Amino acid sequence: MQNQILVQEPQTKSPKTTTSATMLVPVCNSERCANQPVRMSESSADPPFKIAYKNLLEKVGDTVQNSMLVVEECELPLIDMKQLELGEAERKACKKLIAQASQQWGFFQVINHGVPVDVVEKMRSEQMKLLRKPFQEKKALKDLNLSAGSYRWGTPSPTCLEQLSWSEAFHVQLTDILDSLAQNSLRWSMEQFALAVCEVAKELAEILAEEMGGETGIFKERCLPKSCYLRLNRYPACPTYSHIMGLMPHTDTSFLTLLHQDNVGGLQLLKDGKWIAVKPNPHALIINIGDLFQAWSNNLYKSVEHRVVANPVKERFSAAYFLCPPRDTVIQSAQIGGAVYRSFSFGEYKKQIEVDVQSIGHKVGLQRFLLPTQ
Ligand SMILES: O=C(O)CCC(=O)C(=O)O
Ligand SMILES: [Fe+2]
Repeated sequence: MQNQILVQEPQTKSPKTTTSATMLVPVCNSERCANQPVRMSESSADPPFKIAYKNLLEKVGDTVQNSMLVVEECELPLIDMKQLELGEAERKACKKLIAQASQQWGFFQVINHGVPVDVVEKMRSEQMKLLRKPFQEKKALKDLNLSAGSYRWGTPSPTCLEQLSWSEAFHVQLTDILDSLAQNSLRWSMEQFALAVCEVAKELAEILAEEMGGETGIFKERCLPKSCYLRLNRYPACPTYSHIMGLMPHTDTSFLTLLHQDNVGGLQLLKDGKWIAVKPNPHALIINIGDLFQAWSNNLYKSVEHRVVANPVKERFSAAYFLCPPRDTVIQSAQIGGAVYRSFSFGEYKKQIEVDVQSIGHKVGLQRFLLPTQ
């Protein structure tokens, strides 16, 4: 098969751009006093969602979108990675299951993945400490030495309820922590988590490449932790409005995403046109196919839309690891049956998303790279 990741795109020096999702907070709030700057509690951890979304929330009231009404709960296909260490027959069967789930669901969960429990727990406790800091401190990235734009909250310009995101995150480029000499327990635990999860990610990506008959070895070689991202999500409880999105529907800009969530629940994915709620399993890692794998596999593996629904009483935490190549890596679709997408570099893909988010308010994604049909 002729699919490959080419790497000879010329280096163009572009200014370091960031897609900060930080919103301008309106300075007046009619519930208080018109034209007065809003004074948020200095110590509140929650971003000012109510203020930022005020107009939209007032306009739609507490209407419920149909898509939020009945959502069935399911268990994702479960893969026991121990099978990969047993005999040839077990290994083969396990690889088949991984490929099947990636084609039919775009999602699966793995147990016995080899990421030590204490590494997960330490990272989670540091994540909770970080994200429960006062909003103003998080916004100022105080003492964190992370790139501008790493702290994100909400949706920049939502036009409908479905586009609201009642959540905040540190979206960390791993070069930021792996290159840093400054060490503290937050960085140390993020690093340990990222390095352990990266191994699982690369192993799964290689299996998927092998199962589609593609070139193998490239993920191990090219998707090093430094080109990957770690996103620490916090979803504050949302008691005031029912049926609010914690994270708006999206697909991931990665080859693969590995997610560890707590046991609150709220993650949903689109399957056969219906939203399905994922039953949480804190011992498992959730894996989903990202846009780059969908393009590289020429639509064999599915980058599926997913979202998170806010919980009215409980806050929720999750950590997502995005397996990504360096920006100059060119993704060329497998040729079988004719390539569906034109070749593009990862940098070009990210840039297009930034442009779309700024100009039309949301990511368009792979559709922008479709080749004309004959
Ligand atoms: O928190 C979750 O369950 C999903 C997070 C997610 O989809 C993301 O960070 O891209
Ligand atoms: Fe996602």
